[in-house]
Amino acid sequence: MSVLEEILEGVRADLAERQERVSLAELKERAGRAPAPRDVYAALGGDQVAVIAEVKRSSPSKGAMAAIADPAALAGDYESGGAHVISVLTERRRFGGTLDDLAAVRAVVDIPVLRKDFIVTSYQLWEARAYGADLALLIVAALDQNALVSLIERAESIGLTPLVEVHTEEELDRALTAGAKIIGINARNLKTLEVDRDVFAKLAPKVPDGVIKIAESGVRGPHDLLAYARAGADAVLVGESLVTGKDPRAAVVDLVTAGAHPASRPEGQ
Ligand SMILES: O=C(O)c1ccccc1NCC(=O)[C@H](O)[C@H](O)COP(=O)(O)O
Repeated sequence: MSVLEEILEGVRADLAERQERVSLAELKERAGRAPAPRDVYAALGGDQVAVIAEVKRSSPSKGAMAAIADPAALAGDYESGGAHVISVLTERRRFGGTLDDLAAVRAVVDIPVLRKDFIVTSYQLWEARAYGADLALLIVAALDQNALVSLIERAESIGLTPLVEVHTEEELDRALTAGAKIIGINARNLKTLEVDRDVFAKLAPKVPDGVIKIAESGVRGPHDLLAYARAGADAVLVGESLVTGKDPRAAVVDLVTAGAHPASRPEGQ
């Protein structure tokens, strides 16, 4: 079984337990009371390379990384450092996240918030909106094409912006065919956990103009952001290097400063 399949097995078990406790009707009712979704395209669509800063306690590749007793405080530091979007890992077993982390973060920041999880049913999209998310991650490798299309449509219909994640050219084709308008190209192979930063440069030229390109994983500091920027990234998604560093706010400032520099853009853009 691949790492992704193992994660999905746990996700489905936890999901079944939540579905026992909270009905879809209750979730929809809570989503109806949630604050209106924030403008993700405005946050990611500027001239700069946007920074998506992640709240990430642990991971299958690194194990425990940071205790993060107060995710809202960390997100506040990210925002004051200039982050454009906050990503909150809500998967429990391997990443130590919760939906309460998502709600706590959304309550204190004024920028869009991503629910980063392994979404396989529309119930999880309703959860995302009910707990305040503005975006939801959809991982192509975790979904068949019918599910991908219907989850993109459902996300959009309830006010969530889908961020569709790919790692291979075939997955990118599937994402574009399904109508994705924001593509995350993950350097991490979720089946093997290997990180290959060159994947972004290989796939980015195949993404049509007008589709936002996010480089995910493996950003150790400004030099990696600049490399992704030269390969055409509109944004980078950064977890480990922020949560394990001494000063997450200062680390975000450094990334945002690098991303604002015109020399960081590829020629002609
Ligand atoms: O981080 C992992 O080990 C991982 C393993 C399996 C599935 C997903 C995983 N991570 C999710 C992410 O994509 C990252 O949290 C995100 O891109 C930030 O990456 P990094 O800056 O390298 O922490």
